[in-house]
Amino acid sequence: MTLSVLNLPKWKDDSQILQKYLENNNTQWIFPKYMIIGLGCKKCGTSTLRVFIDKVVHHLKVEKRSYVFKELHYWDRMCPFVINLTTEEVEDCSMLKYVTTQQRTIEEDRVRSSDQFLLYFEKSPSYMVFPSVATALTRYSNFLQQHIPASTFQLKFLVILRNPVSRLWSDYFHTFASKYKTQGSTSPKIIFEHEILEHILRLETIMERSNSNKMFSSLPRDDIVVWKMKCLFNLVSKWNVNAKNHWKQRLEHDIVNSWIDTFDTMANVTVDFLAHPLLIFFRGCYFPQMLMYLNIMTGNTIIKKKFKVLQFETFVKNYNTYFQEIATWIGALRSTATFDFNAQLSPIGHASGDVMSDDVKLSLQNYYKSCNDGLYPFLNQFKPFIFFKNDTFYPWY
Ligand SMILES: Nc1ncnc2c1ncn2[C@@H]1O[C@H](COP(=O)(O)OS(=O)(=O)O)[C@@H](OP(=O)(O)O)[C@H]1O
Repeated sequence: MTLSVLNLPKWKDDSQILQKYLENNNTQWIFPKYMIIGLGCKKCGTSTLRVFIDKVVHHLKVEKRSYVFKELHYWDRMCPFVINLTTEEVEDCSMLKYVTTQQRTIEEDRVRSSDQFLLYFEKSPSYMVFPSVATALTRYSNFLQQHIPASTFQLKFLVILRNPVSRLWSDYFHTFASKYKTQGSTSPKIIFEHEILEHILRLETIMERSNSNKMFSSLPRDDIVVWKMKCLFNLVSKWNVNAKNHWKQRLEHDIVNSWIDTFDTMANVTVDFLAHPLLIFFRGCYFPQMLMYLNIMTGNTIIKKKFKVLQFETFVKNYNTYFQEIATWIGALRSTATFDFNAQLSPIGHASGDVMSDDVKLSLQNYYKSCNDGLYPFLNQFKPFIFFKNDTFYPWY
């Protein structure tokens, strides 16, 4: 997919500055050999994944040359966030500043220092949803791959995806439980379920209302977002893995544009849109997000295995099977030693405790089917490159 036809967020082009830096790299080279960025998703086990990687580097005794960061939120929060992502430039962010921020964090820690680090790992679970982050990171990935030999530096991405129904429940619990508890005697579970069913009903009826004599522009802003979601769901339902290539590409382009447009509109709903229920729902629509990243990235990046996807449920069931492959992929030395990660990363149950009722679960499953139906065949197309071991992405329901 060519970038120019996509309605992508503007990004200030600093490739010349970066190129200059790369040409004068002898004096102050600040890039590690491998930089891994965990893109998300939120409430998909990203913290466990971080701990896992930390343990891998310790186990392989490369911890002095590796740094596993806490969430830096460089690309989603530290970069000045402009409201209209598609018309204004995000001016003050760059890959150089990102690496400098990482370096400063290490210096503040004052524990470790190394001439050239082997590995940096950072995850911030919202990177995945932001079109501006996707544009920036994929653009840098394409650029750096062209300009730095793989033996000097490699930028790679890691995504973990969880059943979107459990993800949503977890997000609701973490975002609202304490807030709702203070609001009255009704239990958060009942409020959550009520809100979830209301949202689904709103989505089902929104077309009717927008087709009536009420003007689209006079709809409340929240309704415009819901209407746009509905349009996105309709586009996704037309995607078919076996369709002719030119038709599929056109549709993928429309889906990505529709995601960006919906996200933009949502970002305008409220300043605190990251904690808005609409975004909590929308985050579980992984297919458009994966399309966005994988279609902007060059095919070469994918073939060179720089973008990996884990399925949460398979990963947490048996960490040990992933040890060797992940250790090699992140750039830690190959080792024949085995290690019992299961003993260290014990299974964790739902923090929410409350179990969702069956009717809410069913409604949510249908909801997420509408936006994720293409996910499994889409990801499985890249099976030899984007999964670890012999994984296949399997449907959650
Ligand atoms: N091993 C294992 N087994 C079962 N569940 C697990 C495991 N590791 C993480 N988790 C669950 O993942 C949820 C937290 O995800 P994140 O770490 O990505 O959260 S965050 O986005 O960083 O806030 C959170 O989900 P909920 O408990 O449902 O809220 C964790 O319990």
